[in-house]
Amino acid sequence: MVVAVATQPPSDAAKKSKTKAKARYLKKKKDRRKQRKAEDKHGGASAVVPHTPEPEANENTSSGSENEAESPVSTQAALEVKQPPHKRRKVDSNVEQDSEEHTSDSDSTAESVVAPHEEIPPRESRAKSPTSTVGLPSFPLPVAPDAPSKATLALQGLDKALLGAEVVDPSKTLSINALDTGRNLNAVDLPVVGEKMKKRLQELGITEFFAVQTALLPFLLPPQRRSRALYCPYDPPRDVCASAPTGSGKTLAYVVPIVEILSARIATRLRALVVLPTRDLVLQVHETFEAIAKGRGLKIGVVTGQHSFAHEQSQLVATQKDLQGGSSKIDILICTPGRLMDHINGTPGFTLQHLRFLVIDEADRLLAQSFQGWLAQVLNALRPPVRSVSDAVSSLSLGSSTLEILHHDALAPTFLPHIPTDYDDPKHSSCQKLLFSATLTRDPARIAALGLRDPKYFVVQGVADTKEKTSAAEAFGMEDFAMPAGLKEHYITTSTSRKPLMLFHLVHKRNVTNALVFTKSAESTARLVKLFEYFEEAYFGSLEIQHTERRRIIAQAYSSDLPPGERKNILERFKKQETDILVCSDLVARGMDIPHVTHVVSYDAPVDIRKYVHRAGRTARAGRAGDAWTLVEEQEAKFFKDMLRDAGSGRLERVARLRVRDAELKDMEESYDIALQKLKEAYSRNVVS
Ligand SMILES: Nc1ncnc2c1ncn2[C@@H]1O[C@H](COP(=O)(O)OP(=O)(O)OP(=O)(O)O)[C@@H](O)[C@H]1O
Repeated sequence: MVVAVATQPPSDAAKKSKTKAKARYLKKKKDRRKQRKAEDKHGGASAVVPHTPEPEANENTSSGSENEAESPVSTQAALEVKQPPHKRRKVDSNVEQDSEEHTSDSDSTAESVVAPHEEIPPRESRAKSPTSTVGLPSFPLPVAPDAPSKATLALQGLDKALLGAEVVDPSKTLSINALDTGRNLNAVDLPVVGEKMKKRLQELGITEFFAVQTALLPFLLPPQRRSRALYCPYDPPRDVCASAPTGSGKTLAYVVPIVEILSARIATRLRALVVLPTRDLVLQVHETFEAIAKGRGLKIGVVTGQHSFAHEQSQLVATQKDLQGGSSKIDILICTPGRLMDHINGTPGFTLQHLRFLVIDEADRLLAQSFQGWLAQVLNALRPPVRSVSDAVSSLSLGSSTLEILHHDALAPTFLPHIPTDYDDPKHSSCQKLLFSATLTRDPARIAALGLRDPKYFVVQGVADTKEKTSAAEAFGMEDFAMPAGLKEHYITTSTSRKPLMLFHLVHKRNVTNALVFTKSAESTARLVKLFEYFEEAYFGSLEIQHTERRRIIAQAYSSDLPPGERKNILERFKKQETDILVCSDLVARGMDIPHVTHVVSYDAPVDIRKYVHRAGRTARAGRAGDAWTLVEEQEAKFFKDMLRDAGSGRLERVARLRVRDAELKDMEESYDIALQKLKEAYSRNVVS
């Protein structure tokens, strides 16, 4: 654009003014020459040089070659007056500075000597065309703004409700009798948990509520009786998302309210559905429900695919007819998503229309995997089939099959045919969705897929857990996952070939027993257990060890490769502490609650931070202490450290590196070599599957 202005042919007026200026200039030049000649004639080199007026000197800047031919004095004069920045500033700013406008006359004269055909000078020294918009300020140079902080970026696009999350201090506990303190209760209001529930909790050894429970129970169990109703089509409850560390008591935070509210029911309908990612977790949560609901008359069922489909159907529904209102034999169903789909699609009389609670535990895991599009199907089953108004009216007047819909008394209010009235208040499903995880997703798209109703977020995270200058809510937005307070984290860097030896070192020299050892696959669990057995055999056969007090360690494999019955037995043995170590795949990385586990070893380093958090969280549960160890192969070390660093909260600094000296491994090396040799032979004979 600047170039275009400089090369524009001057207007007629400009041309005239240029010609006049040039004539003046040439005349003066001629005069000077004459004067010099006259001086030379009189031998007067020392004669006084007349003062060159500024505009003329300026003109000289554009005809340098002529100046060079002139006397040194005039060259000096030209140099003195060149001052392009100073002159340019005058021209550039003459719009802003009125007083300087008057100087533009001579300036424009100076500019006029720049012929259009001349070479374009550099931008700074370039003269402007008289027609150019000399008064316009120059464009500001682009300046890169400061990069937003990681916290600010993390909050971009997040659900508004998430930004307004209620942050709960993880160290907060309340006596089960103190939960109502601070509430303004009327005479008709209900306490958070009734006397029956308190009694039951005390029988189970629970005397105080953990942080997540102190926040969720008052929210899910409001004092007003109508807010605890089984159906609330005109005033449906808000949905809840809770993020709290592993082992912080999330299960009781939903089991207690569900049992409290459903205990008021008269007829059995399916009113609570709990979805979990694995069969083992379904059985564990079932045990908790049975324990808490004891004596309340609620019927609790599970479907996991462990039994035949027909058997499960007979447990679920009373009549296998396609009844509009369903025919449930249970009040609460705990299930895996796959089997739930089978029953939604294949069990007549099975319906979700009466649901008061839909719990999605380990929500980030369940939402990350489609499981036959289970979520869309469940959400669909909560809504009544779309029927036009005319259909509803005609169903009133017509007999036969359509009337059957109206006569069936088990329809949930939202599913009853809509009869238009003058005052039409839309009815909503009474189902309250409750989402739980230690690593709850912040992905807005995943959350949106749930169609949450005015969701309330609870985040159990201490400010101490978070990075400097970052609030707990921001940390939550940054997927800065909180860890249990009693957890100590360590890692060991090792070569691949010595990794099993490091594990044996931890077991025998650092008392890492009552441990869960995680490998990357079901197949590697079996191989590691076999190697462990061969090592124990060789090590305890050696002379040195026979005189010590050390005992042989028993390890067992636990993975999805095993049949369900065998898995159950292995878990029982471990829970009874008949085995010392359970070598497992990530099947039990989430949710499994085995109180006596004091150590977790990631034999194969976890590939993402969520996996790390859930594996480590199998220990240090319910306020206890525990140690998490990670064996990191040398080539994985950078990735592992980067993963921890990116996780925030100074996670990397909290994971201590343990250096094991060669001397500490010496007495095990021979047995290790023997074990490796035996394993090789066993594989070549196909002994290990
Ligand atoms: N108020 C309480 N008092 C004593 N023990 C409790 C209390 N609440 C929960 N527990 C115990 O704490 C342990 C961990 O609870 P839970 O399994 O619910 O944790 P979680 O938060 O679901 O963990 P994860 O994220 O790993 O699934 C369980 O053994 C449970 O019985």
